[in-house]
Amino acid sequence: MFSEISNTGELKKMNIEQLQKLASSIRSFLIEKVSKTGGHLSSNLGVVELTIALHKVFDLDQNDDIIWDVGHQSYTHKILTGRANKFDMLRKYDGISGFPKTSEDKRDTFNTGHSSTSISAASGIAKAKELKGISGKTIAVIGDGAMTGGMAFEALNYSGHTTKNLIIILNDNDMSISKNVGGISKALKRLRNANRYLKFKQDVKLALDNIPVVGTPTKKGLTKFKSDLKKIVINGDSVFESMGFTYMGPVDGHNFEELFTILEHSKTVEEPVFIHVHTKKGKGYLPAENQPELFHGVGCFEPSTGRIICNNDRITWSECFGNTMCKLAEKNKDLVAITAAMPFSTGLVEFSQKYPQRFFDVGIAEQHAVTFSAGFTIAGIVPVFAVYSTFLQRAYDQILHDVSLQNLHMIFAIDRSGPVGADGETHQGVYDISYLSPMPNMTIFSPALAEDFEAILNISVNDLNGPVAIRYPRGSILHRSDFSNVSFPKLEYRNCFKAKVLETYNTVDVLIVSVGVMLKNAIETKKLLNDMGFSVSLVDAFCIKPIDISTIRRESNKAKIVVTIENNVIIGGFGEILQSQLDRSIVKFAYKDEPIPQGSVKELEEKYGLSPQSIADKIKKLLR
Ligand SMILES: Cc1ncc(C[n+]2csc(CCOP(=O)(O)OP(=O)(O)O)c2C)c(N)n1
Ligand SMILES: CC(=O)[C@@H](O)[C@H](O)COP(=O)(O)O
Ligand SMILES: [Mg+2]
Repeated sequence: MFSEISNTGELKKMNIEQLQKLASSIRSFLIEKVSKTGGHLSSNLGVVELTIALHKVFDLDQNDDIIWDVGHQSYTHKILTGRANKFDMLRKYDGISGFPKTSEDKRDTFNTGHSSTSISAASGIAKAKELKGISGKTIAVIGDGAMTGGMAFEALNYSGHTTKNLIIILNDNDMSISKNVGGISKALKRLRNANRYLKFKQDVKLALDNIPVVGTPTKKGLTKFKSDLKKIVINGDSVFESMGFTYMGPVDGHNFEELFTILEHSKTVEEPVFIHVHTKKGKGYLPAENQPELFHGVGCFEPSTGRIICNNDRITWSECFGNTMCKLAEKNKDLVAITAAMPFSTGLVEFSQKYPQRFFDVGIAEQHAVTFSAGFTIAGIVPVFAVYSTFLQRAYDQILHDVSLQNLHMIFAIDRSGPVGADGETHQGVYDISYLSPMPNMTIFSPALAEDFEAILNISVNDLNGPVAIRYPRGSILHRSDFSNVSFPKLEYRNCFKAKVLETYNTVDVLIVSVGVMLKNAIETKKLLNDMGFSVSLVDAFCIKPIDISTIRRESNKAKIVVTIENNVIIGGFGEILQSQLDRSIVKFAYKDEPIPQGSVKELEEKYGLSPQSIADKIKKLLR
C-alpha cells in the first residue's frame, strides 16, 4: 500500500497537502493493523507527522541516522522504510518486531526496547562519525517519559558540550505510559506554555549571532529560511541550553510547516541541538486520545469503537498483586508501593487511588526506585517495588550495593518474569533467577498459584526480614482449583522456605522439580509420562533461594533421573543452582543461552523444548 513512498525519494517530492493525506492514511493503516495484532498504538499515532518530517528532511540512506528511544513509536518509520506489507505479522513469531531491529533494516540504526538509551547511543554514533570524517546528523527521538530516566540525563550532561551534529528531538506528549511525573515533566510544561511564537525582533542574521553555537558559514544557508524562522522559539532559559544545547521549540508536532522549518534549521547547525516537539498521544483516533494509557500497549480491539476484544476473563498476576497489596495496606500502615512509571501495567491503580500518600511513581527510574526504597526501610517503612523483570536489570548495582549487602527489608514484586511474548528479546524476563541468586541475603520465591502468591506477599511484607524477590509472569493467574487432582499444602510462614512435595514414591523413574508457573507444564508432563508407563514424583521448588536442598535431595535419592523445568535461561538458572548442590547430574529444561525472540509463550516453549510433549519425549528417550 505504501510501496510508492517507501523510497525516500518519493517522499521528498511531496507537498504539504500530499503529506497530510499520507499521514492520514498511515493513521488508518496503523489503527486497522494494530487492532488485529495488538501493539503500541497511542505512541505511534502521536508521531506520524514527526516521522514523516524526519524522513523528508534527513537522509537515512546517506549519513543521517535516527535512534528511536524505547522504539515502541517506530511503526511509521517502518512503513516509510518499506515494511508496511509485513504489518500482519507485527510482534508475532517470525514477524516484524514492534521495536527497531538492525536485522530488519539498516535504517533501524540501533536496537531499542528499554527506555532512555537513545541520547547515549546517538552521541556515540555522532562521535564515531566525527572521528571517521563522516558527515550527517545523528538524531535521538526521545519521549518526555523516557527523558525521566537517569541515563538520558547522563547522556545530556556529557553530549551537550562535546558532541557535534547531534540532534535530540524531545517528543513531549505529557505522558509516559500513564501521566508523566516529576520535575522534568513540570519544566517541560512551563516551556510548552511559554510564548510559542517568540518572534525575532531583528534581522535573522543578527538574531543568529546571539546564538553562540552557530558559526558564520551556517548563516548563509539559513537566510533562505528567514521568514519561516520567525516562528521558531529559541528559549535561552531552558535547562537544555544550560547543558550546552541549542534549544528550539516548542513546535507543534502535528504541523508540517513548523516541523520542516525547525528541522531544516537544525540541519544547518553543527553544534548539539535540542528540539522540543509537542504532540498528542493517540492523535487522530478518539479512543486512544481519550484513553492513551489503555491504548499504549493494547491487544486486539474493534477499530470502529475502540472496544477491547481480546480480553481474558481470568484475573492476571498483576491484578492479583494489586488486589493483595490493597488488602495488606489496610492492615499494615507501614506498607508503601513504588513503581517506575508503570502503575497501570503492574496493577497498582487501585492502590494509588486508595492510598495516594503511600504510592510513589518515580518515573522511568528503576535505579532510583530501588535506592529510594532502601531509604524507606531505614525509617521503618516496608517498600514494595513493583517492576517488570526486564526493567529491574537496570538497577543491578542498586539491588546489590544499596539493598542486599545491607540486608534491608524491601520486597521486589517482579512482574513479567519469564517469557513475555510479543515484545521479544529486549523484554523477556528470563534472567532474574540468574541475576538475583548471587545477591547475598536475597530470598527469592517463585509461586505457581494465586493462593501461594497472596500468602507469600503477606508473609514477605509482615514476617520476613531482608530483601525478598517474588517472581511472577505476564498473563492469567492459576488457582489450586485448576489442578483438581493435585493436593497442595497450605503455604504458611513455617513452611515458606520449603519445597512443596506434590507427589512422591519410594522408588521412581523421574523426579520433576518445577519452578513457578512451569508447574503447569510439569503436571502435564507427568501425565504424559504416566501414560507412557513411567512413574513420576513432583516437587514445586517454590523457594529458589535459600534452596530447600534437603527436601529435594531426599526426593532425588529415590529417582532414576532428576529433571528441572524453569522459565529462566539455563545459565545461572535454578537447574544449575540445584546441580551445584546435589552431587548428581540433572536434566535441565530452561531457555537457551541466546536472545529469546518474540512469539507467544506456547510458540517459545515449543521452540525451546519446554512444552510438556517435548519434555516428556526427551525424558522417555533418556529412560530408555
Ligand atoms: C527501562 C524501562 N522502563 C520501563 C519501560 C516501559 N515503558 C515503555 S514505554 C514507557 C513510557 C514512555 O513514555 P515516553 O517516552 O514519553 O513515550 P510515549 O509513549 O509517551 O510516546 C515505559 C514506562 C521501558 N521500556 N524501559
Ligand atoms: C514498550 C514497553 O516497554 C512497554 O510498553 C511494554 O511493552 C509493556 O508490556 P506489557 O504489555 O506486558 O505491559
Ligand atoms: Mg510521552
